[in-house]
Parts: sequence; structure tokens; C-alpha cells
Amino acid sequence: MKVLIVGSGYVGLTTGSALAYLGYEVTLLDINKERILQLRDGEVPIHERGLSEVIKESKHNMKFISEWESFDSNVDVVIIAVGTPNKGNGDVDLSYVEIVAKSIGEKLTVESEPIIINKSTVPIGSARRVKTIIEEELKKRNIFKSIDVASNPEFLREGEALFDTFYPDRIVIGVETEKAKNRLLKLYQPLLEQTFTPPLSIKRPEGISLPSVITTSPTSAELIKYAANSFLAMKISFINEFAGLAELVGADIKEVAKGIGLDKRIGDRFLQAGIGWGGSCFGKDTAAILFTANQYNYDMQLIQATINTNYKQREAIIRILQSELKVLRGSTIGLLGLAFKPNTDDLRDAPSIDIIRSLIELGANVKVFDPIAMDNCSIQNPELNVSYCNSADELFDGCNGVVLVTEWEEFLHLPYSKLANNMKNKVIVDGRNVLDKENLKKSGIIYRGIGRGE
Ligand SMILES: NC(=O)c1ccc[n+]([C@@H]2O[C@H](COP(=O)([O-])OP(=O)(O)OC[C@H]3O[C@@H](n4cnc5c(N)ncnc54)[C@H](O)[C@@H]3O)[C@@H](O)[C@H]2O)c1
Ligand SMILES: O=c1ccn([C@@H]2O[C@H](COP(=O)(O)OP(=O)(O)O[C@H]3O[C@H](CO)[C@@H](O)[C@H](O)[C@H]3O)[C@@H](O)[C@H]2O)c(=O)[nH]1
Repeated sequence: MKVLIVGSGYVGLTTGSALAYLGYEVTLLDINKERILQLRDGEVPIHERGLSEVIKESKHNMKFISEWESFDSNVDVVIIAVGTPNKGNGDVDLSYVEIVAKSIGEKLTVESEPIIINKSTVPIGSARRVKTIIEEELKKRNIFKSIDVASNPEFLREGEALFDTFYPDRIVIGVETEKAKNRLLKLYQPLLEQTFTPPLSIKRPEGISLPSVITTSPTSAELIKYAANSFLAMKISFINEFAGLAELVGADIKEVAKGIGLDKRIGDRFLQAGIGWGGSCFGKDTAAILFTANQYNYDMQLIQATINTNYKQREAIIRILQSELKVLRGSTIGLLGLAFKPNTDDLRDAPSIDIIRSLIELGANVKVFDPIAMDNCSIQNPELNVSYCNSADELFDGCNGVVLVTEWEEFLHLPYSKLANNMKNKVIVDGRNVLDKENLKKSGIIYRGIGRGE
């Protein structure tokens, strides 16, 4: 099967590499010429576990292009995986998807029979919009045919993108015809039956169940994606709201999360209280679903509260520092971690950036250290007046307070009591509730977690 993937970011590149690994002939098209040149040179432009290895093993099945001129119109499947950013008011900027649809319409011929798969997260009705744009372009060249556009939302997590692609919980197929349904089932057959030899870098976990397939309408598929992200975001905001109360009444939110998570109806995942969620999806997608609801004059208070609670968590870090240090002006605060979660270099909607801005506004000097995301931070936020450190030692030196923002594995095992000896005040704020509170306290550190009853 020949597959064209449009957009070579987290979703496109991961999906393309996995499909090439499974033996498909994959072409990745991205308008970012620099990215395409990097990929041709064997460089992987994003940080994802196992991605370089899988691309290396599959490169004989992969082609990278930046122009539609090189488009093979005999392709079986075209996957749209371009960005769908927020316009700032919650509305989704669909222009990247629309431009791609137009290009597809300009390039298809009378003979071409591809199924168009929309993997980008898009508002309700976008599959129909893409179909209309393509068919109108075709009509301009006197080609009158119906094009199948499927909605096939993506559920991968950054940092575990390849793992989630090879071993998904479910595959959602939103289609209007049998032809489209069968083409998608054929495409995903190796994953559905797990017939492939797992890549060495992304091992198949023992006892993993086969993915379920949900075949539904494009509209339901589009809503499934928003509902999934809203639910996960809500779960985190729920535990964070209780963390605030736990702090006041003297309870430990970690114990509370354990106590409720053992109930199978609730489940223990996504109950980690802390600074709250960030990243490219939860903020954008919860805002988008509120925007859609608004268009129908429908009030989604739970989603609004989910968002409000989340952004309050970032301010809570400042309140904790103020309560321990009193005056932040002139103090030095270190941030351990910048990425919105470990194992990624992504800084989209990262809590770290808001925290840095607030600290600077309050007159603090800010030092930061992140194993992977510092280059992205300095390129994307050149205006941020922070000192980039090369190690945890350098970060702690002279600080009045240190905030653990991203729970990178290496931060879990730092020699905190030794590092704290070089701080002016031994205040450590554990923004992810991952450190050993009793041990830290024993060594004279003032430990503050989120909702840990101190
Ligand atoms: N990142 C995630 O974890 C994730 C997970 C599930 C779904 N999604 C959704 O998938 C979509 C893509 O997200 P992403 O994180 O991979 O984005 P990204 O920004 O990492 O990548 C998008 C890529 O598309 C390219 N592009 C834009 N316009 C193009 C065009 N006309 N032709 C060719 N290439 C073009 C860009 O240059 C960029 O490389 C979004 O809708 C997002 O909401 C993302
Ligand atoms: O208990 C938890 C779990 C997560 N987080 C935070 O939540 C954010 C998102 O984490 P995660 O969901 O692991 O990362 P993403 O890569 O943003 O993945 C989400 O967003 C993607 C884009 O739509 C979806 O495809 C995934 O299914 C969905 O999990 C991060 O800031 C985490 O630190 C918490 O604060 N507490």
C-alpha cells in the first residue's frame, strides 16, 4: 500500500515511521523545507523515544518531500496530519487542513482512488469540509467524482508516541462508505492483529490486549477525540481541586488519589496532582470544544471549570514560594525542568513558561535546567530573561527556592540534600509530587508539594 502523509510533526512523523516499519511505501510531505532536509540527512527533528531507531530501520520505505510536484497520484491513502492551532478565542484555525485539501484536489487525477484520512484534531464537520474542498477543486478540472474522507483521530501521547502507535488501545474509524472502512481496516491490519515483529526500541508489553476498533460516523469520530482529551484533562483538574482542599485540611492528596484510584470504576491513571496539564492538546482542545458548544448556545460548565482549575495550579506555585520566602523581588528561583512533561522537548502551553513570566514580573531572578528542552526554550522565547544552566549543581547554586516542574527520571534521583547545601534558603517546591518528602525534610530541606498537607 502506498501512503502519503501530509505534515511531518509529532503525529505525521510518528505515524509515517510506524507505517514504513510495517512495510508500507510511505511518503512524508512537509512544507517545512528545513525539516525535510534534516529527515533526508537522517536527522530526527523531534525528541521521541525510539523514533531514530525505527526511522533508521525503515528508511528504505520512506521518502521525504516538500513540494506537491513530487506527489504520486496513485497513492492508496493520504493522511492529513498538519497542525490545527487555536485562533486565540478557542476557535480552531483550520486553514492548514484546508490548504492541504485544496492541494489534494489539485493533484488527484481521474484514475486516482485514494482514501483521505484526517488525523489532525479538527472541529465537528471538518471531514465534510475537506471532502467539499477536494471535490470542488476536481470539478474545476472537469473531474466529477466522490472522494472518501475518513476521520481517524490520533490518541498518541508525546514522549510515548511510537509506543502508542504500535500498541493503541483503540482505533477509531469515522467513515461514510464501506470502501473507506475496508481501506482503513487494511491499513491498520498489522496493528489490529499485532502480526509484526516489534521494533527493538519499542518492545511489545507482555499480555497486552489487541486494540479495539470503533467504526462510526466522521462526526462521532471527531467528537470522540475532543471528549477523550476533555475527560483526561478533567480528571487531572479534579484531583488538583481536591489537592487544594487536602492542603487546607491537612490530608495528603497522594494517599487520596491511591484510595480512589483503586476503585476500578475510577482507575488510578491521570490522578497525579501537581502543576497541572500543559502541552499542545489539552488546552487547545478543551478551548475548542467550548467554542463549538457556544456556537450551539450550549453551556459546558464542567469543561470551563476544568480549564480554570488547571491554570490556577500555575499560580499556586508562586503563592507557595511567596509563603515560604515572603519577598520574591531580588530572590533567585531555579526551575528543574521546562518541558510540559518528561521525555519530550515540546514547550507548547508548558506551565514552566507561565511560571517564569510570573516570577520575572515579581522581580525574581530565574535559573532553569532541562535535559532536552532548553534549546527550544531559548529559540521560541528569546525575550525570556533567564539563566540556562548546564547541570542541577549549577541550578541549585545560590538559589532561594527551587521548583521541580518536569518529573524527568534523572530529577527523581538527584542528591537533593547535597544540592540544597549550596542554596541560600533550602526551599524545594515539588510541583509534581514525586520526591521523597520525609527524606528531604530529614536533611533540613523545607519541602512543599501540591496538596500534601504541609
Ligand atoms: N502532538 C500530539 O501529541 C498530538 C496527538 C494527537 C493529535 N494531535 C493533532 O494532530 C495534529 C498535528 O499535531 P502535531 O503535534 O503533529 O503538529 P506539529 O506542529 O508537530 O506538526 C505539523 C506539521 O505540519 C506541517 N504543515 C503545515 N502545513 C502544511 C502543509 N500545507 N503541507 C504540508 N505540511 C504542512 C508543519 O510544517 C509541521 O511540520 C494537530 O491537529 C494536533 O491537534 C497531536
Ligand atoms: O496524572 C496526570 C497526568 C498528566 N498530567 C499532565 O498532563 C499533561 C498531558 O499529559 P499526557 O496526556 O501524558 O501528554 P500529551 O502528549 O499531551 O497527550 C494527550 O494529548 C494528546 C493530544 O491530543 C492525546 O493524543 C493523548 O491521548 C493525551 O494523553 C502533561 O502536562 C502532564 O504533566 C498531570 O498533571 N497529571
